[in-house]
Amino acid sequence: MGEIEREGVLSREKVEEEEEAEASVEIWKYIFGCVEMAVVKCAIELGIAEAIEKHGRAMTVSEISSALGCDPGLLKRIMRFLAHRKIFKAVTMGGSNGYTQTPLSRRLMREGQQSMAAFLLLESSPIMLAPWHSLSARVMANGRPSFQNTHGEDVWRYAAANLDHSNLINEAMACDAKLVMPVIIESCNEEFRGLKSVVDVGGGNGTAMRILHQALPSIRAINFDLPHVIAQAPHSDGLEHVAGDMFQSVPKADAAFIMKDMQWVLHDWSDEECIEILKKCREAISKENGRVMIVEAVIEEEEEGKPKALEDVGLMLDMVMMAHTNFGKERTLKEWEYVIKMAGFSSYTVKSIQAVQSVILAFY
Ligand SMILES: C[S@@+](CC[C@H](N)C(=O)[O-])C[C@H]1O[C@@H](n2cnc3c(N)ncnc32)[C@H](O)[C@@H]1O
Repeated sequence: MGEIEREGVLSREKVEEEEEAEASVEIWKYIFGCVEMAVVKCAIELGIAEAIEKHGRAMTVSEISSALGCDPGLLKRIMRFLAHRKIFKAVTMGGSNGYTQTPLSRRLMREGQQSMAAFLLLESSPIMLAPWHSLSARVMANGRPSFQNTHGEDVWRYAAANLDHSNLINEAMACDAKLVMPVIIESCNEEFRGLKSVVDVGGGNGTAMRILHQALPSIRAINFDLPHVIAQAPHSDGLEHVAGDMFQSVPKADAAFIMKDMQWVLHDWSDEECIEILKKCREAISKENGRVMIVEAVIEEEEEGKPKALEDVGLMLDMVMMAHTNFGKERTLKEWEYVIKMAGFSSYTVKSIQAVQSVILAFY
């Protein structure tokens, strides 16, 4: 063996050794993958973030445990774990340890503009966790959809018959709507200009349209969803709720703001179903300046200004769609182009925004 060849073998061996060492640590992340979700859920249910927020400054474990009625020994271990994950911040207070809020822990509060608590409670609910157990069976050729297989019907029919779960879905979706809508309104100023009416197709409890109407009151905002969702949707001045089925027809408007209005709606469905929904949206908008605004993830696409970590969220969402919907999926730009063209739209544009989703505008 020559000198160069020997050096090549040695460096390959070194790389392999490093990869082995890394794998022996990485594997634990997957073995105990559910621990983070479970402990964060525990923190939300206990109301730890609310207690610290109400206190207004750092709290010791014994202060938190007496405020919440917890066992101090167990709470101390929970707080140590959460601080290690940088969810709360550990600080020294005189002789003892205390904890303060962080931007992440504030997202665990049930109320507030940035709350993601309902989303986490939805995803960690026994109803949403159960289908994951049959993911491998789903992936087999002719495998049955996991959610339907587990609960006997698809997620929307299940929600119609279980209103507590339906409300949890609506609250979870509203968390994201509250974060994304202001970003969309700011980034898509031009796109909203001149619109008189916008319909949010599959708009849940109307959070997106309420925010749109508050920001742009000249736009008539219509929230459209299934009857059981509309029946529970809160009243808000200037917001119209309409009940129906998007596979039958969509209320007429200048734009089917499939933004948040289609936001995270199309990914629930197969290509054929998406084409059907988009055709109904196209029928609902005006021929002159009509557009459908689709707010969804575009996967496998490097988008300027979009943090890499959000791409990973898009891929996780794709797995969630596999577990929770019958034929839903996240789509690449090519896949989006296919459904948009097949639904008869003349052209489309894509705008990257600071969110998991991008804004796709499909023109009549
Ligand atoms: C993932 S949620 C998105 C909610 C909302 N767009 C948001 O992003 O906050 C999907 C919504 O589609 C609604 N939906 C499902 N099937 C529907 C149908 N056939 N017609 C109208 N809405 C439907 C569901 O009730 C649900 O509110």
